[in-house]
Amino acid sequence: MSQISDDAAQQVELERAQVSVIGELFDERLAGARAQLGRVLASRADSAGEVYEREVAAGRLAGEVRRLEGAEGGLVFGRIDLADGTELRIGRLGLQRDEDELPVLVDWRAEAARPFYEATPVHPMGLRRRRHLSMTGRTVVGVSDELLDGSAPRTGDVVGDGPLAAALQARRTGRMGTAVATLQAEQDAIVRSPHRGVTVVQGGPGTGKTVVALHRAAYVLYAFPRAAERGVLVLGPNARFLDYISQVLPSLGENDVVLATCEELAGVVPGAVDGFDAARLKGGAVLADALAEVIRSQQAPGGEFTVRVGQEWVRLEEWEVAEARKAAQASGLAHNPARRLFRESLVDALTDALARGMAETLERIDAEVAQLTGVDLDRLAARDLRNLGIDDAPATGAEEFDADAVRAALLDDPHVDRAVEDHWPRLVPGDVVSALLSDADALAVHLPQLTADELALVLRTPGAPWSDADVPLLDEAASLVDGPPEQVFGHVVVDEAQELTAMQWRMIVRRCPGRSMTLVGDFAQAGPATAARDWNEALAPHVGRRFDLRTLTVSYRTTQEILATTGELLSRIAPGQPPVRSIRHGDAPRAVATAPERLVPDLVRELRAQAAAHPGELLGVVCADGRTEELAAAGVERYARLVPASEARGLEFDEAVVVDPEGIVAARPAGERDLYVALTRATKRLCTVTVHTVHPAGV
Ligand SMILES: Nc1ncnc2c1ncn2[C@@H]1O[C@H](COP(=O)(O)OP(=O)(O)OP(=O)(O)O)[C@@H](O)[C@H]1O
Repeated sequence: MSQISDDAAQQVELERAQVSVIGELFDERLAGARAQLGRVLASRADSAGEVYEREVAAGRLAGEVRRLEGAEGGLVFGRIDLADGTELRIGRLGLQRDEDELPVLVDWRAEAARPFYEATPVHPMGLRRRRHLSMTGRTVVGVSDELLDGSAPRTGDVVGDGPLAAALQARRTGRMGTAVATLQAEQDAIVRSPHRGVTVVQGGPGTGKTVVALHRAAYVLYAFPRAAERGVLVLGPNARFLDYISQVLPSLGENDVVLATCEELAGVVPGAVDGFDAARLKGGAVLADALAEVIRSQQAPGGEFTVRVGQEWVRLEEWEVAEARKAAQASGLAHNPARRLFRESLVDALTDALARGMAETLERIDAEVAQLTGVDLDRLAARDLRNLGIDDAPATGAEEFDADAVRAALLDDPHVDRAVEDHWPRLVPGDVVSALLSDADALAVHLPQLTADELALVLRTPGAPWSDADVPLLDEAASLVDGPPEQVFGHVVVDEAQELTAMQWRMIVRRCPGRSMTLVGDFAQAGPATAARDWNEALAPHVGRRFDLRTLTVSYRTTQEILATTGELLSRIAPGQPPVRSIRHGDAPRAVATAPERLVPDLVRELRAQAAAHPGELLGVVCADGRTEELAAAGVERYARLVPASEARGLEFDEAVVVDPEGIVAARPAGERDLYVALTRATKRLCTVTVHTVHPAGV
């Protein structure tokens, strides 16, 4: 016993010495990067070009400083010993003194680190031993080894509980932490997958989908430089969720990932929330077709084109306008940029018409002069020019017409622009959406698939604030009117991806031209706006079946006891979906019954008791959306995070108290799925508070 602890203490000392060497090198690098940044910022820049160059260099160095600072906590967390005696230490970034030497620290994303995550006794991948280091700040406080090659423990091996158990037992803080030291083999295989296209990760609650998605983002930045250059976007369902995951990537040294909701991506702040049915209808892809039709109906729908040029009116025939429309539409450009082509084609046609008109006028004048004077002006002019030695002189007035100058003048002519506006108006995305949603006739024409009741649901009061379900429509209209979004990404990670409507998928895919995406979610947890039933249905319009589907099977959050109580519910909301297995055990879920008028005091008493019994733990209260105000007013937030069921996806607490499960089910369509989400948020304990009206005896 004492031999083992002596061994452990000795190994801790040994690791401390090594880690302090790594720490010194890290400090050198960080100090070097800071000093270089300081020098660049203080350097002189005289010309605009030099200022620009200085800014670029400073931006790059500031990014490097942030990257190093981010990786400082928990810099080293593991070590692998190969069968040939080579030892490698694994950490949040790579450090090497000399190119010819082995790295002092191997970046967890490097290929050399793969066995740290994926080696098993069956496939040891050349390892004899895997070691996890427990750290307090920069000090090693414990080591724990796994022997992988079947050899017996030797002096110096400290075989014990793995770090996963410790990570899972740790109290929740309300912010997700990194799992870089404890990624499990099935998770790591997805994080490190060489597949650059679309990877879909499904799995029940707590199986680490978010963990995988975020570590995948960090891996993409490391391993796929071309995607990294264009940036990585992580999309989440709401601000509360983004806040929950916000620390993970910075703690992996990655600060340049954009975290956003769909609303933030579109740059629209909605001022209203649609009813569930309206939101579901507005999420349908038919809306995209309807918007495209509304815009097309504004593109030279017919009629001739007349414009005043100087003192004259010039007219183009209907077919000439139709040709210009065809050319503009065939360009594939969005409406406003295509308007330029339309105008240019019309200006070409106008220039031709003017040239023809001028030639006709000159011919008429010549003929009139010849008739009056008997002199043929053309022949006279030609003879004069021959006398001057110029033989191939222009013979007619039309050839003196300066088409380029006329064309340029017409392109600048406000009369022409005004006339073009009547045929191909400049559009504003919001007006296009209004033109469809605020006009009952337009809705009926462009959405013939919808019933009268459905049309009434999506009809919008003119001037009303935009709703959350309008956001993807505004984004769609913007892309049809002005062209693709300016900011696109090399890789897009979508968490809780089951929540997306067809219109939201369109806005996301639009921002990822390379179709390199990691999509994670669970259709058993889908909310009321989701119309797709599975990944094929959701993704077919964008990538067909070209996606790599992975399934996670082990829950690291929800205890076996809690999962057992949700089995029946799961079989109702997702028939055929196998329940996940949990590696955690905890207390059996408790149920508290109360009457409506007793709910608040009983809940507060329960929370107070739990807070006292488990100090420092994170309590979460999940309730139907309509109840949050009442519970907040009762002071529930003194003891717990208060979360409406619609925003609970992805979150986690040590203990979850689910208030009025029946109320949650009744509050929204697909309410049973909201309840399933609520019941699977706890890492340790679950308490349900049921509310029953007690009828007087005999009633
Ligand atoms: N390899 C791991 N090491 C340590 N903790 C882990 C690991 N994998 C998952 N966890 C923890 O398990 C919990 C659940 O993980 P996560 O939130 O990623 O699951 P999820 O599948 O996204 O859940 P949900 O379906 O509810 O959104 C988190 O606390 C996470 O930190």
